[in-house]
Amino acid sequence: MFSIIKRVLILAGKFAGKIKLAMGISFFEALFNNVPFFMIFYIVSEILQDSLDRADLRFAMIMIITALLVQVILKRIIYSLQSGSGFEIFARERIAIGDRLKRYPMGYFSEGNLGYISAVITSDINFVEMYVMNIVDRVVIAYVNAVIAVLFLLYIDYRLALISAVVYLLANLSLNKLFAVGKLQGQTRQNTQSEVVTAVLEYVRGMSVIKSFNLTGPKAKATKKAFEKFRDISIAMEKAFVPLIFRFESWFAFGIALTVLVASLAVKSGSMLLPELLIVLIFIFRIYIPFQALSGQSAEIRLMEACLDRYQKLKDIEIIDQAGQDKQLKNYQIEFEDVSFAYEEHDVLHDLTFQIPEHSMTALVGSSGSGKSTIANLIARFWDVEQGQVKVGGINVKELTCDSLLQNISMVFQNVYLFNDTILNNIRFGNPQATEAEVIAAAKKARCHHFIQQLEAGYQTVVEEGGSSLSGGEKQRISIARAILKDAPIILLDEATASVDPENEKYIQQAINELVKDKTLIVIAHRLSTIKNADQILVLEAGRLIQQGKHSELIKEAGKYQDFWQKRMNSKSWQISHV
Ligand SMILES: Nc1ncnc2c1ncn2[C@@H]1O[C@H](COP(=O)(O)OP(=O)(O)OP(=O)(O)O)[C@@H](O)[C@H]1O
Repeated sequence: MFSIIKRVLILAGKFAGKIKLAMGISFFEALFNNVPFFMIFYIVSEILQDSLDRADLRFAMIMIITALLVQVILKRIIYSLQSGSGFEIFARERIAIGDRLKRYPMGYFSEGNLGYISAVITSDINFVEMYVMNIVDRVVIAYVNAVIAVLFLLYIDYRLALISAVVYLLANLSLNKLFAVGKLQGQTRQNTQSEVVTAVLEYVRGMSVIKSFNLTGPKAKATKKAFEKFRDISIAMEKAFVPLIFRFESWFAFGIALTVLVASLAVKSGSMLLPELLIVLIFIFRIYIPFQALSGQSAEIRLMEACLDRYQKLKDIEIIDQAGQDKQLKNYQIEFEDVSFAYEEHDVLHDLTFQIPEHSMTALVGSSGSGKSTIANLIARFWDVEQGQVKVGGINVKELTCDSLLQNISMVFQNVYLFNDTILNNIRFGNPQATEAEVIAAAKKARCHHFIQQLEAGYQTVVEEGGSSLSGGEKQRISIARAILKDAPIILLDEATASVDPENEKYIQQAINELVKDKTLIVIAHRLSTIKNADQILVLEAGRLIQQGKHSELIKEAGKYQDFWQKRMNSKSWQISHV
């Protein structure tokens, strides 16, 4: 039970002091909350002793009103300390986890994890943020009231105090059991919720494929199945709790019955006064309420524990550049030394050794799946190699932080992702400090200024998430404008294979020419002109480097490159002859 408070305090960091202060004030608030009952006890005692006078009534009234006023003030202070801290803590946590995610290996972002990541950052954290302070408050109040109740009963009769202490002890054990079971069930429920998010994300993102292949039925079925599983687990979870909650509640019923019995016998035997019995009767029906209410909160507490566990699990993923340092690169030469690499069990690259001199253009050529994109991913350290070294500027990329490496690299890939923001901000993503004039200058170089101006709100036009409101060619030019603005010395470029209209292709080519001036350029090349102009060509086959050189040299060697070139020339003349 207290573990939740402990975890919140650890999570709170510098706000822990405020939360502890709020808990301390809650203690006094709970004390003042009991003042009216002590006053009733006082008045009834006075009546039965026939000594009640105006002064007693005035005293009781003043005490009750003062206690209420103090309670209101304390509640306000507690609320402002807690709610302020709660929102601050989770705003900070969201920013922190966003920063950490950037430094996780790309393999972590596999499809299966996307639903998990989304569910943790949205629903799990939201849930904790909404309820955590309220729950901390309830737990503190419940336990403070328990102590007050035992002390008060001790004042009246030690036997009643003993009964109440035993009831609290047994109820606490039941509650712990409830939480232990709840934590497990809560984890299953939240994991199933991640599966639901994954299914929904897949369904929505694949909508165009689903529609075009008329697959609405099977995919909708998978999503429905995920929803049904979530429903079943939620129901099963509630069912598992019914007997546990019943046991928890029974201790209080048992405690009340025993207290009434013992108190009545005590009055009969003369060891307790009648006013004391009366007050015990009034009191006994309310002392257990705050503690009993914890079973009502148990659903939230157990889910919260599960949410915090899942969040911790997300935070505990080892970041890729843990041992990296912020270093300034002195040059931009890239080297692969005996590099072998596998995605999990799947071997992809084998003993690759090559150099890419700075300010040169290297074309990666090879059939689909030969490992071209993987080479680009390793240069950007999206994954780490298990064998060999990837060096940039003479430094092993493992010695660099992702930030200090990636500030030197721009990537222009085929699958351009645009954020649901203005075009201006989408381009500015390349350099957040850039002025509007600099953004426009970059857009002009990337040959997108003209079409942006034609849009209704120009640079302020909001792009739909993913950029679906723009054509493929337009998105690609915007991504080139981003890269121009970033002005990184190393460019990783994946030339488009998808056919764009000749006009768009011309503009994209012009934009790329602006981007790559004086840069170290690694291009996954598809256009024959790019390949021909490259300073060096690396020919890959099944993850091995089988040829290396300039076009003029390779074209003379019998081998893969010559075949490839011949085939591409034939298909080009074939295309031209059929236009
Ligand atoms: N994230 C990944 N997880 C597991 N396997 C992967 C991953 N990315 C690529 N692969 C596999 O690694 C191999 C090399 O892929 P890569 O994308 O590097 O090839 P490529 O030469 O760029 O292909 P293409 O020209 O089709 O883009 C392929 O067999 C591919 O299936």
